[in-house]
Amino acid sequence: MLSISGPQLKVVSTLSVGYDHVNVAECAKRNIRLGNTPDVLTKATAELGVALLLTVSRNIEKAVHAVKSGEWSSWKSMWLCGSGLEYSTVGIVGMGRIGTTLLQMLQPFGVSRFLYSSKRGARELPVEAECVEFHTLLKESDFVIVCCSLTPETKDLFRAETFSQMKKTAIFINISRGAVVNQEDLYDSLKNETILAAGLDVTTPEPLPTDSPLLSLDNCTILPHIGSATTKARSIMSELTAKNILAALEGKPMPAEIKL
Ligand SMILES: O=CC(=O)O
Repeated sequence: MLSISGPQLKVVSTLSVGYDHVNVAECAKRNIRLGNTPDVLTKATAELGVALLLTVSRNIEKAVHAVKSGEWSSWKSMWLCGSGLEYSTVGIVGMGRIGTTLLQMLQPFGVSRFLYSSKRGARELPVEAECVEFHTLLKESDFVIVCCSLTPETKDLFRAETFSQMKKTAIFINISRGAVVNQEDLYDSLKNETILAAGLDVTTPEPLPTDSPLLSLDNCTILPHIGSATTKARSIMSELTAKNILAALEGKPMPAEIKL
Protein backbone atom coordinates (compact mmCIF):
# COMPACT_ATOMS: atom_id res chain seq x y z
CA MET A 1 0.00 0.00 0.00
CA LEU A 2 2.82 2.42 0.87
CA SER A 3 4.50 1.63 -2.44
CA ILE A 4 1.27 2.00 -4.41
CA SER A 5 0.79 5.46 -2.90
CA GLY A 6 4.14 6.54 -4.31
CA PRO A 7 7.17 8.41 -2.95
CA GLN A 8 5.18 11.61 -2.43
CA LEU A 9 3.29 10.03 0.49
CA LYS A 10 4.01 12.16 3.58
CA VAL A 11 1.55 10.98 6.18
CA VAL A 12 -0.65 8.06 7.21
CA SER A 13 -3.44 8.91 9.62
CA THR A 14 -5.48 5.95 10.79
CA LEU A 15 -9.08 6.34 11.96
CA SER A 16 -8.38 4.15 14.96
CA VAL A 17 -6.29 4.09 18.09
CA GLY A 18 -4.65 0.78 17.17
CA TYR A 19 -2.08 0.90 14.39
CA ASP A 20 -1.07 -2.75 14.24
CA HIS A 21 -2.34 -2.74 10.63
CA VAL A 22 0.29 -0.16 9.63
CA ASN A 23 3.83 -1.12 8.69
CA VAL A 24 5.48 1.20 11.19
CA ALA A 25 9.05 0.23 10.31
CA GLU A 26 8.43 0.94 6.65
CA CYS A 27 6.82 4.32 7.49
CA ALA A 28 9.90 5.21 9.53
CA LYS A 29 12.21 4.15 6.71
CA ARG A 30 10.30 6.28 4.21
CA ASN A 31 9.97 9.28 6.57
CA ILE A 32 6.20 8.95 6.52
CA ARG A 33 4.56 10.39 9.64
CA LEU A 34 1.88 8.38 11.38
CA GLY A 35 -1.16 9.60 13.31
CA ASN A 36 -3.98 7.83 15.16
CA THR A 37 -7.06 8.71 17.23
CA PRO A 38 -6.43 7.94 20.91
CA ASP A 39 -8.63 9.18 23.80
CA VAL A 40 -11.62 10.26 21.72
CA LEU A 41 -12.87 6.67 21.36
CA THR A 42 -12.03 5.43 24.84
CA LYS A 43 -15.50 5.80 26.37
CA ALA A 44 -17.34 4.43 23.34
CA THR A 45 -15.10 1.37 23.19
CA ALA A 46 -15.24 0.66 26.92
CA GLU A 47 -19.03 1.05 26.77
CA LEU A 48 -19.19 -1.55 23.98
CA GLY A 49 -17.11 -3.82 26.22
CA VAL A 50 -19.77 -3.49 28.94
CA ALA A 51 -22.53 -4.10 26.39
CA LEU A 52 -20.86 -7.24 25.06
CA LEU A 53 -20.14 -8.53 28.55
CA LEU A 54 -23.78 -8.10 29.56
CA THR A 55 -25.02 -9.54 26.27
CA VAL A 56 -23.08 -12.73 26.86
CA SER A 57 -23.48 -13.02 30.62
CA ARG A 58 -27.25 -12.42 30.49
CA ASN A 59 -27.90 -14.49 27.35
CA ILE A 60 -29.31 -11.51 25.47
CA GLU A 61 -28.63 -12.94 22.00
CA LYS A 62 -30.48 -16.17 22.87
CA ALA A 63 -33.29 -14.20 24.52
CA VAL A 64 -33.87 -11.97 21.49
CA HIS A 65 -33.85 -15.05 19.27
CA ALA A 66 -36.33 -16.82 21.58
CA VAL A 67 -38.83 -13.97 21.25
CA LYS A 68 -38.54 -13.82 17.46
CA SER A 69 -38.70 -17.59 16.96
CA GLY A 70 -41.75 -18.17 19.15
CA GLU A 71 -39.71 -20.22 21.62
CA TRP A 72 -41.00 -17.97 24.44
CA SER A 73 -43.79 -19.92 26.11
CA SER A 74 -45.02 -20.01 29.69
CA TRP A 75 -42.89 -18.42 32.42
CA LYS A 76 -40.13 -20.77 33.56
CA SER A 77 -38.17 -19.82 36.64
CA MET A 78 -34.71 -20.80 35.40
CA TRP A 79 -35.12 -20.12 31.68
CA LEU A 80 -32.29 -18.07 30.13
CA CYS A 81 -30.68 -17.41 33.50
CA GLY A 82 -27.20 -15.99 33.21
CA SER A 83 -24.50 -14.86 35.57
CA GLY A 84 -24.66 -11.37 37.03
CA LEU A 85 -21.72 -9.14 37.78
CA GLU A 86 -22.65 -8.71 41.44
CA TYR A 87 -20.14 -10.42 43.79
CA SER A 88 -18.08 -11.54 40.80
CA THR A 89 -14.37 -11.27 40.06
CA VAL A 90 -13.55 -9.39 36.88
CA GLY A 91 -10.12 -9.71 35.27
CA ILE A 92 -8.99 -7.03 32.86
CA VAL A 93 -6.06 -7.84 30.58
CA GLY A 94 -4.39 -4.58 29.57
CA MET A 95 -4.92 -1.61 31.85
CA GLY A 96 -4.51 1.25 29.41
CA ARG A 97 -7.05 3.98 28.68
CA ILE A 98 -9.82 1.58 27.66
CA GLY A 99 -9.13 -0.91 30.47
CA THR A 100 -9.19 1.86 33.07
CA THR A 101 -12.45 3.29 31.73
CA LEU A 102 -14.02 -0.17 31.68
CA LEU A 103 -12.98 -0.61 35.30
CA GLN A 104 -14.78 2.61 36.22
CA MET A 105 -17.86 1.68 34.20
CA LEU A 106 -18.13 -1.76 35.80
CA GLN A 107 -17.68 -0.60 39.39
CA PRO A 108 -21.37 0.28 40.01
CA PHE A 109 -22.43 -3.28 39.12
CA GLY A 110 -21.30 -4.54 42.53
CA VAL A 111 -18.24 -6.48 41.38
CA SER A 112 -16.39 -7.93 44.42
CA ARG A 113 -12.85 -7.94 43.02
CA PHE A 114 -11.14 -6.41 40.05
CA LEU A 115 -7.92 -8.08 38.91
CA TYR A 116 -5.70 -6.85 36.15
CA SER A 117 -2.53 -7.70 34.34
CA SER A 118 -0.59 -5.06 32.52
CA LYS A 119 2.79 -4.72 30.87
CA ARG A 120 3.28 -1.52 32.88
CA GLY A 121 2.68 -3.31 36.20
CA ALA A 122 0.80 -2.02 39.24
CA ARG A 123 -0.26 1.58 39.43
CA GLU A 124 -2.71 3.97 41.05
CA LEU A 125 -6.14 3.49 39.49
CA PRO A 126 -9.45 5.32 39.99
CA VAL A 127 -11.05 2.11 41.31
CA GLU A 128 -9.50 -0.45 43.64
CA ALA A 129 -8.01 -3.27 41.57
CA GLU A 130 -5.30 -5.85 42.19
CA CYS A 131 -2.43 -6.18 39.76
CA VAL A 132 -1.80 -9.94 39.55
CA GLU A 133 0.17 -12.45 37.52
CA PHE A 134 -1.58 -13.42 34.32
CA HIS A 135 -2.15 -17.02 35.45
CA THR A 136 -3.77 -15.78 38.68
CA LEU A 137 -6.11 -13.57 36.69
CA LEU A 138 -7.08 -16.54 34.51
CA LYS A 139 -7.63 -18.83 37.47
CA GLU A 140 -9.65 -16.46 39.64
CA SER A 141 -11.76 -14.40 37.24
CA ASP A 142 -15.42 -15.02 36.44
CA PHE A 143 -15.12 -12.60 33.53
CA VAL A 144 -11.93 -12.07 31.55
CA ILE A 145 -11.95 -8.95 29.40
CA VAL A 146 -9.16 -8.30 26.93
CA CYS A 147 -8.28 -4.65 26.27
CA CYS A 148 -4.56 -4.87 25.54
CA SER A 149 -3.00 -3.82 22.27
CA LEU A 150 -1.75 -6.35 19.75
CA THR A 151 2.01 -6.77 19.99
CA PRO A 152 4.34 -9.72 19.36
CA GLU A 153 3.95 -10.50 23.10
CA THR A 154 0.14 -10.50 23.07
CA LYS A 155 -0.32 -12.35 19.77
CA ASP A 156 -2.02 -15.70 20.53
CA LEU A 157 -1.95 -14.88 24.24
CA PHE A 158 -5.28 -16.68 24.50
CA ARG A 159 -4.81 -20.25 23.33
CA ALA A 160 -5.67 -23.75 24.56
CA GLU A 161 -3.23 -23.54 27.43
CA THR A 162 -4.68 -20.20 28.53
CA PHE A 163 -8.33 -21.21 28.27
CA SER A 164 -7.63 -24.38 30.25
CA GLN A 165 -6.50 -22.27 33.21
CA MET A 166 -9.78 -20.38 33.31
CA LYS A 167 -12.86 -21.37 35.32
CA LYS A 168 -15.33 -23.66 33.56
CA THR A 169 -17.91 -20.95 34.26
CA ALA A 170 -15.73 -18.15 32.88
CA ILE A 171 -16.91 -15.69 30.27
CA PHE A 172 -14.27 -14.39 27.87
CA ILE A 173 -14.65 -11.00 26.19
CA ASN A 174 -12.31 -9.57 23.56
CA ILE A 175 -12.52 -5.93 22.48
CA SER A 176 -8.86 -5.62 21.57
CA ARG A 177 -7.64 -7.39 18.42
CA GLY A 178 -8.61 -10.75 16.98
CA ALA A 179 -5.02 -11.96 16.76
CA VAL A 180 -4.67 -11.89 20.56
CA VAL A 181 -6.74 -15.07 20.41
CA ASN A 182 -6.04 -18.38 18.74
CA GLN A 183 -9.50 -18.83 17.26
CA GLU A 184 -9.25 -22.57 16.70
CA ASP A 185 -8.37 -23.06 20.34
CA LEU A 186 -11.19 -20.73 21.37
CA TYR A 187 -13.60 -22.77 19.26
CA ASP A 188 -12.45 -26.00 20.93
CA SER A 189 -12.63 -24.44 24.40
CA LEU A 190 -16.20 -23.27 23.81
CA LYS A 191 -17.29 -26.49 22.13
CA ASN A 192 -15.78 -28.67 24.88
CA GLU A 193 -17.08 -26.32 27.58
CA THR A 194 -13.61 -25.61 28.93
CA ILE A 195 -15.07 -22.13 29.41
CA LEU A 196 -18.71 -21.11 29.44
CA ALA A 197 -19.04 -18.48 26.74
CA ALA A 198 -17.32 -15.74 24.77
CA GLY A 199 -18.09 -12.36 23.28
CA LEU A 200 -15.86 -11.02 20.53
CA ASP A 201 -15.91 -7.59 18.94
CA VAL A 202 -12.76 -8.47 17.02
CA THR A 203 -11.79 -11.52 14.99
CA THR A 204 -9.24 -12.83 12.53
CA PRO A 205 -9.84 -12.10 9.76
CA GLU A 206 -12.29 -9.22 9.65
CA PRO A 207 -14.87 -9.60 8.29
CA LEU A 208 -15.16 -13.09 9.76
CA PRO A 209 -16.19 -15.50 6.97
CA THR A 210 -19.77 -16.64 7.43
CA ASP A 211 -18.62 -20.27 7.42
CA SER A 212 -16.36 -19.71 10.45
CA PRO A 213 -16.92 -22.56 12.93
CA LEU A 214 -17.23 -19.94 15.70
CA LEU A 215 -20.54 -18.85 14.20
CA SER A 216 -21.99 -22.33 14.69
CA LEU A 217 -21.66 -22.04 18.47
CA ASP A 218 -24.51 -20.82 20.62
CA ASN A 219 -22.14 -19.76 23.41
CA CYS A 220 -20.24 -17.24 21.30
CA THR A 221 -21.52 -13.77 20.41
CA ILE A 222 -19.64 -12.00 17.65
CA LEU A 223 -19.89 -8.34 16.70
CA PRO A 224 -18.40 -6.72 13.59
CA HIS A 225 -15.73 -4.59 15.32
CA ILE A 226 -18.01 -1.77 16.45
CA GLY A 227 -16.13 -0.74 19.61
CA SER A 228 -15.82 2.93 18.74
CA ALA A 229 -18.96 3.05 16.60
CA THR A 230 -20.96 5.84 18.15
CA THR A 231 -21.84 8.70 15.83
CA LYS A 232 -20.13 11.13 18.18
CA ALA A 233 -16.91 9.15 18.60
CA ARG A 234 -16.58 8.43 14.88
CA SER A 235 -17.20 12.10 14.01
CA ILE A 236 -14.53 13.30 16.44
CA MET A 237 -12.18 10.56 15.22
CA SER A 238 -12.72 11.70 11.63
CA GLU A 239 -11.93 15.30 12.56
CA LEU A 240 -8.80 14.27 14.41
CA THR A 241 -7.69 12.14 11.47
CA ALA A 242 -8.11 15.10 9.13
CA LYS A 243 -6.27 17.43 11.54
CA ASN A 244 -3.42 14.92 11.76
CA ILE A 245 -3.06 14.91 7.98
CA LEU A 246 -3.27 18.70 7.60
CA ALA A 247 -0.72 19.30 10.36
CA ALA A 248 1.70 16.79 8.84
CA LEU A 249 1.36 18.32 5.38
CA GLU A 250 2.12 21.74 6.86
CA GLY A 251 5.14 20.32 8.69
CA LYS A 252 3.55 21.06 12.08
CA PRO A 253 3.20 18.82 15.17
CA MET A 254 0.29 16.45 14.62
CA PRO A 255 -2.40 16.44 17.34
CA ALA A 256 -1.93 12.66 17.73
CA GLU A 257 1.34 11.44 16.28
CA ILE A 258 2.96 8.06 16.79
CA LYS A 259 6.66 8.43 17.43
CA LEU A 260 8.42 6.20 14.90
O1 LIG B 1 -10.22 -0.99 17.10
C1 LIG B 1 -10.34 0.18 16.96
C2 LIG B 1 -9.28 1.10 17.12
O2 LIG B 1 -8.11 0.71 17.22
O3 LIG B 1 -9.57 2.29 17.13
